[in-house]
Amino acid sequence: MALKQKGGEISGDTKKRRRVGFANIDTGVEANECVKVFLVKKEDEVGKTSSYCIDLVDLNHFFGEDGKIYGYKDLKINIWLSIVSFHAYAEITYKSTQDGGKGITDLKPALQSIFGESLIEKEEFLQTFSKECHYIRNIVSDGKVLHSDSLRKDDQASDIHLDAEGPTIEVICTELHNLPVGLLYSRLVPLVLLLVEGGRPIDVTDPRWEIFLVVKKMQDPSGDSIIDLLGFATVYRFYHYPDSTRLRISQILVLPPYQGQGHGRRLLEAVNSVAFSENIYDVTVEEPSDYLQYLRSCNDTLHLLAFEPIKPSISSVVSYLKEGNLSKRTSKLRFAPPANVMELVRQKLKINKKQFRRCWEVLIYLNLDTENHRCMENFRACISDRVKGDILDKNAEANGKCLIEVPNDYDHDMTFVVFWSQAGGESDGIDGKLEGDPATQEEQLSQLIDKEMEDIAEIAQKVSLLHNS
Ligand SMILES: CC(=O)SCCNC(=O)CCNC(=O)[C@H](O)C(C)(C)COP(=O)(O)OP(=O)(O)OC[C@H]1O[C@@H](n2cnc3c(N)ncnc32)[C@H](O)[C@@H]1OP(=O)(O)O
Repeated sequence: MALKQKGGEISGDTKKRRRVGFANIDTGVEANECVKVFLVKKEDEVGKTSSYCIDLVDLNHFFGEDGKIYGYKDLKINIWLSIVSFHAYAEITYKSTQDGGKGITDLKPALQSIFGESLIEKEEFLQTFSKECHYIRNIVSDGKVLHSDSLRKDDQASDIHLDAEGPTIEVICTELHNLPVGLLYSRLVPLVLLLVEGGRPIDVTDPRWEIFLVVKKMQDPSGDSIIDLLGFATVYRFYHYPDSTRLRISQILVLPPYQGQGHGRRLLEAVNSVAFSENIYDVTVEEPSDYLQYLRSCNDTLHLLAFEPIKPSISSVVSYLKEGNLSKRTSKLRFAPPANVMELVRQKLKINKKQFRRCWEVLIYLNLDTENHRCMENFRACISDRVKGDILDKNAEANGKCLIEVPNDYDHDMTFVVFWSQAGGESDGIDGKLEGDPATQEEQLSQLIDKEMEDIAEIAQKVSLLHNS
C-alpha cells in the first residue's frame, strides 16, 4: 500500500488552500467517492487508471462508525487487483490532511478489513505476475472436472493466444478445507465484499464447503497451458432428514469482465449436475440477488418446459384461468402446483419446492393468451393471492423465528439452527410487512403485485426467446 501526498501542489499556496479546504467542519467523504478498484492481468496495467474499473457495492460500513472518511483533501484510493494471483496493491493520494473536527481516518485498517493479507506492497505485487502466473493452474490440478466445452469464436477475448484446439471452459469442483484452496478463497473474499451486497466470508475449515471454479484453459505459443479463473460458487452440503443431503449455493460470482457470457449459468448447471449424479435432495440458493434469481428462474423454467410429466397439470390450471371472473371469488384459488408434481420435480430435476412455485407461475404465464383480458385478470388474482399468502407467512415467521446454537464436530461456535416455533418454513421473498393505514397497505400490496407480474413477464419473455432459438 503506497501513501502519497501529491508532490508539487503542496508547496507555494499550501497554507491558503488548507485554510480554504477545512474552513468549515469536515463533513467527510463517502468511501465510494474516492475508492476505485481496477482488475489487472499484466504488470504494465498496474498504476494505470485506464485499466478495467469495477462497480463497487456500498463500502461505507468498512470505514468507521458513520461510514465516512475524514481529514483528507482530494483523497483518491486506487487499488489494482490482479486476476492472476488475486493479490492487491493500493495507492492512496491526497493533497493534504487536517483534523477538521472528526479526526483523520486511519485508512489502513479499513482496507485490510476488505483485502486482508492479499493487500501487498507495489514491488511484491509486480513480482506476483511472473512468480504466481500458474497460481490457478496449480490449485485446480487436483479438482474434479464437472463440465467442459469449447469456447465459441465470438466469445474469445482478443488478448488470448489461440492454439490449434482453441480455449475450453471448464467447471472444476474442489473442497475448500484443502489448505491451498482455502487460501485461494481467502484471496477471493475481497471480490465477494466488493461485488456482492451484504457479502460475507464463509468458514473454510468446515469440510462441508466446496468451491466450484469456472476457468478458461488455453495454450500459449510455447504449448504451455494457461488457466484463467472466470468465476466461482461456494456450496454447502446440508444434512437433510433422515438420510439425504441438500446443496446450498452460498456465493456465486463471475468476474466482471467475464459476466454475461454464460459462466454464471455454467456454475448453476454444474451444481445441478452434482445434485443429479449424487441423488441430492434438492438445490437451494442463499439470499439470491435479483439478477441471480432471474438467471436461475430462466434456467430452471427452461428445464421444466422440457419435463413432460408436469404438462397435464399446467393445462388444467390454464383452463381454470380461462373460466369466469376469479377475482370476485372469496375462496382460495386453485393455482398452486399439485403436491405430487412438486415432489416429482424435486426428485427428477432437483428443483427446490419454493423455486418450483416461482417457475410454475412463469410456466402458466407462458401458456396464457396475454391479449385475453379476463384470463390475465384471473392470473393476476392468483398472483395477488400468493403475494398475500407470502406476507402472512413472513409475519408468522417474524413472530415465531428462533435461533439456537448446536454443537458440531469442527467448532461448536459455528453452527446454529433456525426454527419456527409456530407452523413455518422458508419465506417466499417478500421483504418486510406492509406498513401504514389500510389504504396505504392496499397501495403497497398493489405495487408488490405489479412488480411480481413484471418479473414473471420478463422471465417468460427471455425463456420463450431462448426456447425458440
Ligand atoms: C447467492 C449469491 O451469491 S447472491 C450474489 C450474486 N452475485 C453477484 O451479485 C456478484 C456480481 N454478479 C455476478 O457475479 C454475475 O452477474 C452472476 C453470477 C449473478 C451471473 O453470472 P453471469 O455469468 O453474468 O450470467 P450468465 O451470463 O451465465 O447468464 C446471464 C444470461 O443468461 C441467460 N440464461 C439463463 N438461462 C439460460 C439458458 N439455459 N441458456 C441460455 N441463456 C440462459 C439469462 O437470461 C441472462 O441473460 P440476460 O441478462 O441477457 O437476460
